[in-house]
Amino acid sequence: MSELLGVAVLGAGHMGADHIRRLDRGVSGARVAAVADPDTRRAEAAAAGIEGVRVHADVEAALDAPGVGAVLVASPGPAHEEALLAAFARGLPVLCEKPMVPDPEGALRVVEAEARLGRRLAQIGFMRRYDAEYRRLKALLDSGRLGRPLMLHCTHRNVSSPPGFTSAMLVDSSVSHEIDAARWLLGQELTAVTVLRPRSSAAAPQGLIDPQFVLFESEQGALADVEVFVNCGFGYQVRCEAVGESGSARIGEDHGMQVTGGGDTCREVPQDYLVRFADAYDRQVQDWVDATRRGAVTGPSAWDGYAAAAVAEAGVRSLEDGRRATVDLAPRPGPHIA
Ligand SMILES: NC(=O)C1=CN([C@@H]2O[C@H](COP(=O)(O)OP(=O)(O)OC[C@H]3O[C@@H](n4cnc5c(N)ncnc54)[C@H](O)[C@@H]3O)[C@@H](O)[C@H]2O)C=CC1
Ligand SMILES: O=C1[C@@H](O)[C@H](O)[C@@H](O)[C@H](O)[C@H]1O
Repeated sequence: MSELLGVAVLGAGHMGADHIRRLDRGVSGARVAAVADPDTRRAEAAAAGIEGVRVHADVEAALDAPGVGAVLVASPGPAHEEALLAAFARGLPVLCEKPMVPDPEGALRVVEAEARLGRRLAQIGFMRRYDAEYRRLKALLDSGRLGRPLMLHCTHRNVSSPPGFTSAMLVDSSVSHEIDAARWLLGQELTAVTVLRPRSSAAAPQGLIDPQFVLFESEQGALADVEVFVNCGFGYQVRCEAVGESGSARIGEDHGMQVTGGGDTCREVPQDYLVRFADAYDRQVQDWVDATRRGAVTGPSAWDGYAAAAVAEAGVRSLEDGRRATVDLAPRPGPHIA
């Protein structure tokens, strides 16, 4: 396998630029063949110095650029459905950032389009599945050492939210990671959601309901709670404690260097996801490149993307009135390819 996988990257913002750098210098076996962003200056800045890359304002032009064999979608969530369907139409494997498609109807259209092809093409960017600590927790739960899982206690804090971030996005963008992690760790679907609103922080932009407290119920009766606080101001903190019938395990405490001096010991706190999950993004993209080059598709599937959207939609309903909302999950299209 000597030929590099030519990747078209759609969206050259925070994540897109980071993935472009990763594909160019962080992983092996791939090269950036094209970049599309309506803001072509952003695309050009992200692609600067990379040999042979073409920059486009238009997604279709990037997908049709010479040498493109796969697609990495890093545009905003509402643009993902069109991008995924355009990639499917060309038979191109895709790594699509979360949320796969924020609304469940659109997400289901993607699942159905892939099912019609009869083979997987999409991997969804739920990178926590590639994080070393999450993987250890998953292995521990699967080993049965903690007994049957009863509860997950999760924390998800960002220093500040980007412009335009809405109250619904705390659930369907930020908490989409916990939705996927809970489904994956428990090996169960989530069936109901309740979202409570503590008083909003004075640091939250006007009108943003931040923090929120989210409670998920699973099909076998486990509960997962999530504190999501996207303008906490003090650091990027992602924690998860699993409590089983015979033990508990906690991850997410020890990130950042411990510094001792002047009679004090303190620990640095990462300020964003690009630092906290750097290794997970690298592993996710390397796995995707490796699988694509051998003609396989692995990792979180379009069904996982759809299920996360369906759970988040129930959460957004509950956010309106604080009442428990049940998850409407469509039957999985068969044959099961996802
Ligand atoms: N896995 C993770 O931890 C993270 C994932 N994300 C996800 O990555 C995606 C992008 O987020 P950010 O980079 O933070 O946003 P951003 O706003 O920094 O960048 C988005 C870029 O996409 C461009 N764009 C808009 N419409 C487009 C279209 N139709 N086709 C191509 N490009 C288009 C914009 O001009 C902008 O340059 C989102 O889905 C977001 O949820 C974001 C942060 C972390
Ligand atoms: O995916 C991400 C962002 O889109 C989201 O806005 C943040 O809250 C998350 O921490 C980050 O991982």
